[in-house]
Amino acid sequence: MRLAVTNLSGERGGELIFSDLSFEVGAGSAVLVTGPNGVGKSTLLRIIGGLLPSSDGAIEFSGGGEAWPNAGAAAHYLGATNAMKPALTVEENLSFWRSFLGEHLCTVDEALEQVGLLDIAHLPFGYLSTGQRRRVAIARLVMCYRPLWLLDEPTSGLDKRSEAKFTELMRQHLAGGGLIVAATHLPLGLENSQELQMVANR
Ligand SMILES: Nc1ncnc2c1ncn2[C@@H]1O[C@H](COP(=O)(O)OP(=O)(O)OP(=O)(O)O)[C@@H](O)[C@H]1O
Repeated sequence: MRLAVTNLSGERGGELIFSDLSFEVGAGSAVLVTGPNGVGKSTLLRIIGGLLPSSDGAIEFSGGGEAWPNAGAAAHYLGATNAMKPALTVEENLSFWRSFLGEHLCTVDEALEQVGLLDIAHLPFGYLSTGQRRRVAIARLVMCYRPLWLLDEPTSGLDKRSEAKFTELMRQHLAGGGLIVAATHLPLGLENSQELQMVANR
C-alpha cells in the first residue's frame, strides 16, 4: 500500500494555509510532519483523512483493494479531542467504536489491556485524566484495523511509560505493513520515518 500526496493545497476560513505540498509514504513507513504552530499540520491530516476538502492537488491511496479504496477509508484519525463521549464509560465508548469500525483485531478488554487501562473500563470517559483519555483513544487504533494511521500530536499528555508503550504499538503497526502520518513537535522513536517540515505560507 502507498499514500501519495501531490501538489496539495489547503485552506481554512477561505485563506490559503499551505500549497504545493508533496510526499509519499509506503507500507511499513512513517512521515513525521513538523513545523511551527499554525503552519497547517492538523489541517493536512484532516484533508488526507477526508475530513476537510483540499483546495488543490491530489491524494492517492494505492494497493488497498476494495476494502481501502481511498485514504479516508483506509485511515484511523487520532485528533486532539479523542472522539469519545464523556458521559459513556470507557467500555461503552470502545464497544461503540468496535461495532462501528469493524475489522476487529481484538476485544475491548484486550485493547484496554494493551494500554494498561483495563481496571478503569467502568469509569465514565469524562472522569479520566488527560493521559488516560489519550490512551483510550489509542486503544481504538489497536482494536480495529486500518492500514493508515493519521496521528495529531499522538503523545501529547502521555507519561514516559505510556509514550514508550505507544512507540511499541506504532512499531508493530509498521512491522505489519501499516503506514503512519503523524503531526508532532516531539520525536516519536520510529526508525523507519522521514520528516516533512512545513513552512509558513505567509
Ligand atoms: N475553522 C477555521 N477557520 C479559520 N481558520 C482556521 C480554522 N481552523 C484553523 N484555522 C487556522 O488554520 C491555521 C492552521 O491550523 P492547524 O491547526 O492546521 O495548525 P497546526 O500546524 O496543526 O498547529 P499546532 O502546531 O498549533 O497544532 C491556523 O492559523 C489556524 O488558526
